[in-house]
Amino acid sequence: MSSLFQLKEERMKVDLEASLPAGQEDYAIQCRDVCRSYGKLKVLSNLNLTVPQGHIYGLLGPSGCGKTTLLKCIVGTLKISRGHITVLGKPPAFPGHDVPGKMVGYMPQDLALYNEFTISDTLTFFGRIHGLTSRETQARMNFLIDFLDLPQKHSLVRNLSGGQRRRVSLGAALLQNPELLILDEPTVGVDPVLRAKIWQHLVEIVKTGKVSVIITTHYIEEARQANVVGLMRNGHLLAEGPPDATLEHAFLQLCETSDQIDSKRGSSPQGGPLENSQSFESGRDESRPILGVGPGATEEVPKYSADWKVRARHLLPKWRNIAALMIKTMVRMKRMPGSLCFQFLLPVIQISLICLCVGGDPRGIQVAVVNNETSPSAYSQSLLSFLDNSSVHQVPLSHTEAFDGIYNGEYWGVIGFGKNFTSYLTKRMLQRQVSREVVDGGSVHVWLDLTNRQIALMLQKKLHEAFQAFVDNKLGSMSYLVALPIKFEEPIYGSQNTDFTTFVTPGAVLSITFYLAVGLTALSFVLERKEGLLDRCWVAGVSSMETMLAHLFSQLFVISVQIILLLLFILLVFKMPNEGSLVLVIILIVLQGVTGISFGLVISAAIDDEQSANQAALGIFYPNLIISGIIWPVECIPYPLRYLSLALPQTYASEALRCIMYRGWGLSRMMVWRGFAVTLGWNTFFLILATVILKLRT
Ligand SMILES: Nc1ncnc2c1ncn2[C@@H]1O[C@H](COP(=O)(O)OP(=O)(O)OP(=O)(O)O)[C@@H](O)[C@H]1O
Repeated sequence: MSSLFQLKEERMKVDLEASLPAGQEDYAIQCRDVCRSYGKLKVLSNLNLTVPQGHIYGLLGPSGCGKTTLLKCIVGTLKISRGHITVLGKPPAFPGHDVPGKMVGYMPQDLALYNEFTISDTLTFFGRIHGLTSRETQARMNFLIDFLDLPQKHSLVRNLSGGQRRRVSLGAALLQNPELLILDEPTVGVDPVLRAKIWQHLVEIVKTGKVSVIITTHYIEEARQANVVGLMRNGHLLAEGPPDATLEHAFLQLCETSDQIDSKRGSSPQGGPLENSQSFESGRDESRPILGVGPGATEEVPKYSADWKVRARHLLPKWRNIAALMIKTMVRMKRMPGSLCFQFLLPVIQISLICLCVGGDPRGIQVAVVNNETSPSAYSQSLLSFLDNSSVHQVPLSHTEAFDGIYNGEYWGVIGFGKNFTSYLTKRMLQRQVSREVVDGGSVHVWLDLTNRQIALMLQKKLHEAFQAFVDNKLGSMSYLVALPIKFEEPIYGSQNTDFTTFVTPGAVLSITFYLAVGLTALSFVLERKEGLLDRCWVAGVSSMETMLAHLFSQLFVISVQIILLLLFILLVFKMPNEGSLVLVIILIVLQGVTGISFGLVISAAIDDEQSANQAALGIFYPNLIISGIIWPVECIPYPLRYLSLALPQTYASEALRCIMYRGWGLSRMMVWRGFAVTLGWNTFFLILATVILKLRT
C-alpha cells in the first residue's frame, strides 16, 4: 500500500510541477495550515490545498469531512481559526478586492434561492448586484436558460423541481462570467446528460486559462474530468494530484486507512479523532497530502495590508447593492400580497381592538335598588332618574332579594334609600343643626361587590355624577348646602371625560409598531440566513451593512403605511385628541419602528433558527409591555422594577407621545425630548450590538 502511494506521489508531483508555473499570482486558491472549528468540533485541521489558475479542482471526500466548511472559508463566509487563505491573489474579504464580489461565482450546497422569485427575477437580482447592464444580464440569461435546460424564465422558483432549482442556482453562479467558480455539489439531482454538459462547459471555460473552478462532488467518475483532485478526510487533505484510473481505488484505500487510524485514535484517551493528527503514517507530516503536494505548499504566505483610503472606501455602502436588495424585497412583497396586507392591517386591527376593548366604561351592570320611599315625587326617584342607564341597569327589589342577589353574584351593588330620605335630605338643607340620624337617613346607602375594581369604581363615579346632576337640577338655590366640600375645577390638561383608553393608546401604538418590526425583521433575516441567502448575497459582494440598510429602508416603507393607517384610525375613527405636532408624533413612532428593526437584527444575528427567534421575540413581549407602563402607569410599579422600567425603550417614549398628543408639548420639554433621546440611544445600541454579534459569529 505505501509503495503505491510513494509511486503515485512522485508521478503526480512531476505532473503538477510540469503543468504549473511557480508564481504566487498563478494560484486561484491557496490554503495553508487552515484550521476551523465549530465550538469544540475541529472540522478543518492544518489543511493545505492549492487550486492552480485555469484548472478544475475536484474536491472529493466522504460526507461530513469538511468540504462545505472549507468552501465557506474560501469564500469568506466563515472565518478560519488559524492558517492563511488567498483567493485570486488576496485573502477573502480583503479591502478593494472583488472577493467576495463579481470575481467569484459561488453555488452553495443549500439552494439559496428566493422561492417567490421567477428564474428571470433571480438572475436579474444577481446581475444587478454584480453591476451587469440589463442587456448583459438578458444575454447571459438567454444563454443559461438554454444551456442549463431551464423551463420558462417566468416560472416561479417555488414551482420548480429539485433538479431545476439546483440548475437555477448554478446559473446564478455562472451569470457574471466569474474568474473563479466555487461549486458545492452542483450536479446532485441532475440527470447524467445535463451533468455531462455542465462538466463539458466547465472544461471549456477553464481552457481559456482565465477561469478556475473548485467543485465538490460525490461522483468519482465526474472527478476524473478535473485537472486536479483533492481527497479529503476528517478535515485534512489526504491527497492532491491529477486524477487517473486508480483514483477511486486510492480514495477507497485512503478512507479505509483513515478509518483504521480513526478507530485507533477513538480508543486513545487523548481527545477527539482529529486532535492527535501526528500519526497518520509514522514520520509523515499530516498537513502535507500523500499523493502529491500542490505547488507552493511550502512557500511563505506574504503579508497583505491595505491603504486606509481603500479600507474606508471598502466600508462605504454601495447604493447599487442597496437598490438591488430593496427591489428584491419589493418584488417579494408583490408576490405575497396576502402577507403584505397582513402587515399593513395587523396594527390597525390591534389598535382598534385596544380602543374598543380596553379602558372604556363597563356597560349594562346589574344593580339592585332597594327604595323604601314610595311616592313618585320622592327625591330618591328623582336621583335614580339621573343614573346613567347605559352603564347601570337598575333592578328594583326588596331588601332580602337584593342581598340574596348580591351574595349570589347576580348584582354588583345594592343602592338603598331609607323611607324618610326626602324629608331628612330637606332637613339637612334647611336646618342649622341636624342629628346623626337625619344625616344617615338623608344619605344614599351603597353596598358593593369589590371583587371587580373597575366595575366598583365605575358605579361610584356614576352615583357621584347622578347625585351632582340631581343636586344641580332639583334642589335649586339651596343645592350647595348638600354638595361635597371638594370642587374639581376645569382640568388643566385633558377633559373630564378622559377614559383609560386615552392613556393606553399612545403606548399601544408604539409597542405595536415596535413588535411588528422586531418580528418581521427577525423572521426574514433568520429565514434568509437559514436558507443560505444571506451568505450567497455576501459572496456576491453585498456587505452586512448594505443588507441591514436595505432592510431598514424597505421596512420603513411598510412602517410608514402602518403608521398612516394607525393614525387615521386613532385620530379620526376613535377620536383620540392630538393637541401637539403631528410631525413629532410621526417621527417618534417611526423611530420606535426603527428600534424594533434594530432589535430584530440583534435577534437574527444571535439566533440561527426561526423557532428560537420566535421564542426570543415572544419572551420579551409581555415583560416589556407590562414593565414599560403601557397598560398600567409606571407610578404603580414597585421601586426596584421601576428603575428597570425607565431604562426600557418604550417607557419614556410612551410618556413623550402622551405629552405631545394630550398636552400639546414640543421638543423643548424634557419629558418629550427624553423620549426621543432614549429611543435613539436604544437604536444605536441595538445596531452596534447586531454588528458586533455578526462579526463575532462569522
Ligand atoms: N454550523 C455548524 N455548526 C456545528 N457543526 C457544523 C456546522 N456545519 C457543519 N458542521 C459539522 O462540521 C462537519 C463538516 O461539515 P461539512 O458540511 O463541511 O461537511 P461536508 O464534507 O460538506 O459534507 P457533505 O458532503 O455531506 O456535504 C460535520 O461534522 C458537520 O456536522
